[in-house]
Amino acid sequence: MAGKKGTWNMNQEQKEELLHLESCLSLIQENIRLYEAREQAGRKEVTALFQAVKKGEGDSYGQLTASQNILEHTQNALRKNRAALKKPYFGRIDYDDLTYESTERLYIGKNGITKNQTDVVIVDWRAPAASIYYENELGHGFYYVPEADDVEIDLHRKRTYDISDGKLLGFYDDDVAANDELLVKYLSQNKEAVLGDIIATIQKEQNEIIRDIPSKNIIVQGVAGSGKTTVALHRISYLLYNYEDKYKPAEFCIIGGNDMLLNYISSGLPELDVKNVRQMRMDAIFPYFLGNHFKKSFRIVPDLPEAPLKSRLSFVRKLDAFLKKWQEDALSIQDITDPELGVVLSSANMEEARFYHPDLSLFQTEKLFNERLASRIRFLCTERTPEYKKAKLLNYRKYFDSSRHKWTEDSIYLAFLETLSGESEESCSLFSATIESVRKKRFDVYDVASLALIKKRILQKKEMDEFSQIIVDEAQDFGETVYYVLKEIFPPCFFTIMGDVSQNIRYETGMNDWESLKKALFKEERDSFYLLAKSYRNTIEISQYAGKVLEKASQGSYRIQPVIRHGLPPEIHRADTASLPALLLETVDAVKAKNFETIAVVCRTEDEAAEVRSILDITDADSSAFHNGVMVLPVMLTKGLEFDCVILWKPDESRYGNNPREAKLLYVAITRALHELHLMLDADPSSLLL
Ligand SMILES: Nc1ncnc2c1ncn2[C@@H]1O[C@H](COP(=O)(O)OP(=O)(O)OP(=O)(O)O)[C@@H](O)[C@H]1O
Repeated sequence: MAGKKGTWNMNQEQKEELLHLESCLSLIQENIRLYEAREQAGRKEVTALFQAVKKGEGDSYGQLTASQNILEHTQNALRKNRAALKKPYFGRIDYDDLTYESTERLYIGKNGITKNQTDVVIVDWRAPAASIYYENELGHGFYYVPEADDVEIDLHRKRTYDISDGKLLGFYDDDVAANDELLVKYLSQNKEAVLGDIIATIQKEQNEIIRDIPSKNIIVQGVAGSGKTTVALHRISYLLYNYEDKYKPAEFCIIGGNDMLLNYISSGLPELDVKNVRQMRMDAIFPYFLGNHFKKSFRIVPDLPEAPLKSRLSFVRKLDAFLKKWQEDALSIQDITDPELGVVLSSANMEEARFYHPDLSLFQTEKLFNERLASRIRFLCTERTPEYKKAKLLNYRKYFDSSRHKWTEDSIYLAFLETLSGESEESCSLFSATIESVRKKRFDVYDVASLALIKKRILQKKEMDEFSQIIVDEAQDFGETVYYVLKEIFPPCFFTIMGDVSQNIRYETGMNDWESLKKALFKEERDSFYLLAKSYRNTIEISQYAGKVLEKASQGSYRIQPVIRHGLPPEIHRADTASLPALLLETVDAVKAKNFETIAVVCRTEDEAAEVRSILDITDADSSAFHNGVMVLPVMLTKGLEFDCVILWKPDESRYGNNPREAKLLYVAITRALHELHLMLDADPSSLLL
């Protein structure tokens, strides 16, 4: 029998495993030689064909495209084999396939490896059968195959390997994939080392989200460090691998709150074999939908004072009702009667068109009505002369034509805001800042979302169907309005929404619970809500420190369950105000000496961050790129990021008061730290920390 959890198997099996690893490595080396030779030949061929195309020879363009495709394929295979050389696989499953009546032993790796280009020797982690490794327990079970029937199996063994630099360090048989020992080993490494290895330790509850079907909406509430971003990236990789015929990478769009987060996320994608996925900030996706004419003349501003009201469902629903009424008034559905031809288009005909196309904008509906009108006129003029028919068609050509009003999104929005203001004296003053700002073409994210809805309902001429999957990270930082609008403006799209209400840094506008989103927007039977409670990022000591703050941030509604990994307790460095900069320099030097790859000094505001940058003589203030070394950031910009070591600058009562709003900010700051947390103080720490 193979060794129990955590024991190193010093027996025949070990020898067999060593031999197997050797044979895999030599196959990979052979593959690399083969693909290198092919790549060289392919490059020569492409260069020659390129010259031929320039000279305009024969069918060289078609040949060039075909050769470029083959070259790309070869380069891909070469990259995968090279990557597999250090760690060809991380898991193995032995099972009887009861559906196809066979016995299988599959080695699972980050990259699928084949022999003679056809025989699978190592199975890609995204392949359907690999889900057995992550999800099934020993014994009878099933695994899911996209768009096919489940396969019935009897699982005998699940084995996890610890392989580094092509050397087998150990293997463990366990019912649970990637037992805690291996997980903790990975988590104890520095940030960079961890990224590439996660597929070996993906947990069951994470795997369920990664492999859930694409034709549904998913909301994930996960505590800080529970792997939401990680799961989102793996899900994209999984869906593109398994639904290759259905989705192209450019149909995926990742939405985040700021460029730093998007930059951080996108840096992880190539590692997972994903290229060309789109990314946009939340406040950029609506202007993108609104189009170029809009982008030229507007400015996005931070949330205006009325943002809390505008972020709520009640506001966007009122806007939608207003727009429906606007449509109805503009269309005025009544029989259209011609003095000579009689009824040319009946109200019933128009009602029917509206019934079957409820999502068309006013302009699209008018186009449809005009087309129906024209075809009815052609029919009614069958017996008439061509000139008569032509004259009638011309007469009714633009019967429905609201474009003559020259409405714009902002003019309609102003009309709506003014209607709201008319509702009561109170609401007039409630929206005055927004009205003033909109007149100057300055919009916050909720205004641009509203404008996008207006375009969708009234002014849109062509559907926008370029996205099929939208993935929102740090989703709690935005209110329901943006989700309502996103769903309406990209109707064929499915959403994966990742967030943590305890980290809502925009307390008044963002999401402090998921109820309305779950109940009102993503309420289809197949939509799912997942919870991730385990945190993989922080040491126990840091998690417990964060836990105290969390209690105050969200009454402990979603508690953290840390993976057992110990580190140093958070350390307080205290000095008087004049001496604190010197103490900071000393602390930074001390943590740098520990060879941490990423260190962040986290400040309450951007102004303080600028101050600290000058203390540390750091000049890359406006760079939105996440990088190794020391970064100084205001807490708002640290959302979604993580660092080996975090140094908190002055987390005292004046900066983080004892209220849920500031508790959430402090919770975010603390939970950015993987291994060490330091606090620099010239006063007593915030009571949130006591
Ligand atoms: N199954 C896993 N095995 C190993 N490491 C993991 C696993 N899941 C997550 N991690 C690691 O835990 C850390 C946190 O993951 P991630 O940033 O995805 O969490 P998050 O939920 O998005 O966090 P936050 O909400 O705080 O931004 C990362 O270093 C990630 O690599």
